[in-house]
Amino acid sequence: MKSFFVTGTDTEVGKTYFSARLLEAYAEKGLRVTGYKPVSAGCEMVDGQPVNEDALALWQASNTSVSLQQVNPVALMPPIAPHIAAEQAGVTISKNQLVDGYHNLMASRPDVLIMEGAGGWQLPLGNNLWMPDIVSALELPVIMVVGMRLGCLNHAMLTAQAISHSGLSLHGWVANQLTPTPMPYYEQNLQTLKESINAPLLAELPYHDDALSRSRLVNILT
Ligand SMILES: Nc1ncnc2c1ncn2[C@@H]1O[C@H](COP(=O)(O)OP(=O)(O)OP(=O)(O)O)[C@@H](O)[C@H]1O
Ligand SMILES: C[C@H](N)[C@H](N)CCCCCC(=O)O
Ligand SMILES: [Mg+2]
Repeated sequence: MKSFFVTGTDTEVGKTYFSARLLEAYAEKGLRVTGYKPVSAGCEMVDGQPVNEDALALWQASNTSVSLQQVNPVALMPPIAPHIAAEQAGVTISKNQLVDGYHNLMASRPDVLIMEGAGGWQLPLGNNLWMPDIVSALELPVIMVVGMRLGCLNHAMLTAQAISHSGLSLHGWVANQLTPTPMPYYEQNLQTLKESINAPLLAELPYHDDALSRSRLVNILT
């Protein structure tokens, strides 16, 4: 049984894209997999239920018998910083609730559980609670998705440092291409990251090349 927390260098860098591809890859290998998006912001009402795109993608990539609500216990409507959305909705997010949400999913006996954060690493959840507090409570190893665009060097190094300062382990990182054409000097940027981040590069995710991504991803957690 393996669980990982997936963080990223920012919002919109491919955490969900990577997490869903990873779950699919392990499901194809015959493993029981589930995603967990403890807190989402940005939902549509479907049949009276708030539905978040990330949660839906992770739920669809899961193959254990879990509900969308179990995959995403805190679903906030506006696509804004979650602690602000929570305050607007009169919702208090607690550590116990999110830790319990994790154990709730573990009851479905997944071989692999992928928990996705929201935004970047240092995400406030309100009342002096932060997403890293949940990751620490669960003692999860972390995978960092680096969105390969200008500015990612600083973001990646700060994120890796913050993970390490939290006493958590950076299992590895993924270079994700966000555009059809790689960023200028992609290889040089990748090299700089390899030399600066004290954890292995697990995969290079091309832009929209799902089949290739899957075959490359299959062994990254072994
Ligand atoms: N390798 C890729 N190829 C094609 N499209 C991608 C790739 N990575 C990400 N995208 C697209 O970029 C957008 C942002 O990706 P994604 O939603 O995975 O980001 P995120 O880090 O999970 O953001 P959030 O902080 O909102 O959770 C999405 O539309 C996604 O489909
Ligand atoms: C709405 C968005 N897509 C994410 N779900 C939430 C991103 C929160 C970012 C908070 C911040 O660091 O400023
Ligand atoms: Mg996401």
